[in-house]
Amino acid sequence: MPISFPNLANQILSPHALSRISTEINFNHHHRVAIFPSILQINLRSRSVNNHTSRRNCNQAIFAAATEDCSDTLEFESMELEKYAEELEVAAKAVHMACLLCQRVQESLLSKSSDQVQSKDDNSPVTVADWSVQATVSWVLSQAFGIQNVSIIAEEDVQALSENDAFGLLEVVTKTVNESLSEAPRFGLRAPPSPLSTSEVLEAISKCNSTGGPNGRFWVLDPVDGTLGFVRGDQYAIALALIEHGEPVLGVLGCPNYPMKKEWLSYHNSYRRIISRLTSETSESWDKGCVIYARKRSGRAWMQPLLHKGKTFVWPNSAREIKVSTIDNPSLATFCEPVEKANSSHSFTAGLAHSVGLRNQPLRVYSMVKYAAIARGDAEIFMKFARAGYKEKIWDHAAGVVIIQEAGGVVTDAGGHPLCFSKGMYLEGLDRGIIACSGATLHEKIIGAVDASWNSSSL
Ligand SMILES: Nc1ncnc2c1ncn2[C@@H]1O[C@H](COP(=O)(O)OS(=O)(=O)O)[C@@H](OP(=O)(O)O)[C@H]1O
Ligand SMILES: [Mg+2]
Ligand SMILES: [Mg+2]
Ligand SMILES: [Mg+2]
Repeated sequence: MPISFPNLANQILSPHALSRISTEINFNHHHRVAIFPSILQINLRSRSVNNHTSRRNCNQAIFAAATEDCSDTLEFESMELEKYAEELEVAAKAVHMACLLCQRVQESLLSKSSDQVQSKDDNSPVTVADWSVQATVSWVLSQAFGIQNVSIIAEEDVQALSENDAFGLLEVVTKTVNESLSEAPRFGLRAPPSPLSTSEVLEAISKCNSTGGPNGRFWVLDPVDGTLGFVRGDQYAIALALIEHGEPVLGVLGCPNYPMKKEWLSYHNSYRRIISRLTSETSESWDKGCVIYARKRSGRAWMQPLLHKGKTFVWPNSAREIKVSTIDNPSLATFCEPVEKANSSHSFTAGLAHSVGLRNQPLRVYSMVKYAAIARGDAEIFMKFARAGYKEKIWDHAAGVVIIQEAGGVVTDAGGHPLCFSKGMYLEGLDRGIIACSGATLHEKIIGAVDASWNSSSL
């Protein structure tokens, strides 16, 4: 005979608590009862408890058990809230330090023609900033969590830096790393007791030699994403994510040149001109730079403006929540894509845009700043269709994916499947390209349009 239990029904019970309560409870007088989670009723299975006193005892016992369960649940939920809290704080601080480092290097790079830009085997650029950020973030993570507990997969290696004729470059990197680490106390982090030597810097860079995979926990770092944008004085990002059991659980994106006025995002390749025009013609200040971060399953994403000179960082005081755009009408939506045609087919996305009814000009921006733009609500769609044979790397996407999802957006491959971060350094099995949207309506339309136009494309 089921007895309704209004007291419990008034409790805020999570599915977790309900499923735990629904497991049978044994009472010391051996009467077995069960609470059915969907209807919150107590089913007294033994006829012998039908007398009033026993039933009352039984109810009290169940109530006590359920109350205990509720407080367990609250504890569980607050544990979930606490989960990765320390990792997120250290990661956001490390990325923030890296942003300031990159701003200094970019300034010096642009002010004098220097040899700080090198070419890698695939002809892509790498700079003092790429190596210095990798060393700095690696050192900060190892310092915070213990070198033996930290596993990192990152883009750069030490090969070019270790060659005999690269000693001058290594010295510049070491100086840049030490300058950045000396700022650690501003962020409430520990600085090294004495400046790192060149070999300690090489060690910190080459410590990032994890191969990723489905097991355990590892960090994923792109020290400078959009290096081309960086050397051109344009947009770039520092991207750090933590992956556990193959799933990104937190993401941090440093965007040192992200303009607080979103209209200025589209002035790609002409920041220097804007800055000089602003400073000479208007009183408007060039307000830029932020760190964006999110923790998986928190349903929230946050943005902090970059720290001003001389200020101390207070976590997480200055952060404000960000959300994706609410626009779901394609004719009002803006899509972003890579600047370089070589990195994504502009003609294919132009065809897609036309067939879906997108009217705005594409926003071509270097780096994962495209993910940041969707998460902040400054654009609605990001598409990337690399040439056949190119394999996307996990560090180019992990942080951005967590951030967009927690800000309310959707990210999948062009087949509508989630990106797979558990197969090593590449996004294995990626179907054609990457589609990130502010919401499901736009996402479904784009996915449908890809299918319709894929076979007639030359990709
Ligand atoms: N051929 C090819 N196709 C596709 N993608 C490539 C290709 N080559 C490189 N990469 C990766 O693209 C990263 C930069 O992507 P972006 O979206 O910023 O492209 S763009 O610079 O705006 O054109 C860039 O990241 P960084 O090296 O960190 O800058 C690369 O990992
Ligand atoms: Mg990259
Ligand atoms: Mg990079
Ligand atoms: Mg690179």
